[in-house]
Amino acid sequence: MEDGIITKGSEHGEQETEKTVLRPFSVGSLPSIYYIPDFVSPAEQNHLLHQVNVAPVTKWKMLKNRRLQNWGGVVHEKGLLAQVLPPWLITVTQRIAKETTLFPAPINHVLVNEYLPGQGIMPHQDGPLYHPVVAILSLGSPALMHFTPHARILGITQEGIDEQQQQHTRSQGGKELSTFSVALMPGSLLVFKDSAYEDYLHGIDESSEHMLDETVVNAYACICQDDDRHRDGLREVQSMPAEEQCTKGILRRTGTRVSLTCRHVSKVQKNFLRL
Ligand SMILES: O=C(O)CCC(=O)C(=O)O
Ligand SMILES: [Fe+2]
Repeated sequence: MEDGIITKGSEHGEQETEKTVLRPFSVGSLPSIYYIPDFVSPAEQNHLLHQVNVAPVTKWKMLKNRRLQNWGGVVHEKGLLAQVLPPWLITVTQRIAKETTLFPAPINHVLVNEYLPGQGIMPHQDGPLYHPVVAILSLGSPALMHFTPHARILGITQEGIDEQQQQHTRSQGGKELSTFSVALMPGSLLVFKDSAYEDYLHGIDESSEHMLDETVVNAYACICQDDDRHRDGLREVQSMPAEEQCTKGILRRTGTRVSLTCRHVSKVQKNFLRL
């Protein structure tokens, strides 16, 4: 995506910009989910990975199935206890906000998630404090993100979820809700809002191989050595190690994936003592 093509204008103007600038990157059947391949170059990826890796060890929070760095401050129910982002995150988040036009104000919160092959993140919905737009920059190694309709939307109880999720498509009030997946290749930016944000859970399976089945809305983005249809669009991603390319419809995760989850929190709590 080219730099400098977007100007911020009225709300109407922004909607127009979303339509014209982001439309080519729209994936799947929901209106507001965009996949932008090669948003950052391999050199930029290396730069960002370097910045993540030189952060103090204490910056990492160890979780059961991944580790995490939190930048921008603590998200508290009364608002963000804000901390200024470091320069390397200001640069990349300003570019994301400018080129997507979807954020109402500067991105002020970034989570860095690191996944080893076989690690993932449970299906979840992002917290209520965030403005409901998220941009996820993927670095290093690919993964497949699943979107599943929220139980609330399906009108079912927790007990019913297992049975419900075995089927791909549900109809609720005339609205078709399907599970779908997005392949997140290194260097790509995934942006979603509206229904994808509010009506769906998103997550990454704890698996080192992901099936690229018919639910994947951007299978063209993956390098499939055995699939002629995919070859042309994929030449540019040759910087990926060969063993991470997909074969026979399977996306293999052999390296560490790092993602930057970029969001805006409107409610900022500047005076910590007042909490
Ligand atoms: O790592 C990712 O791609 C997703 C992270 C995520 O969903 C989150 O931090 O809320
Ligand atoms: Fe999330």
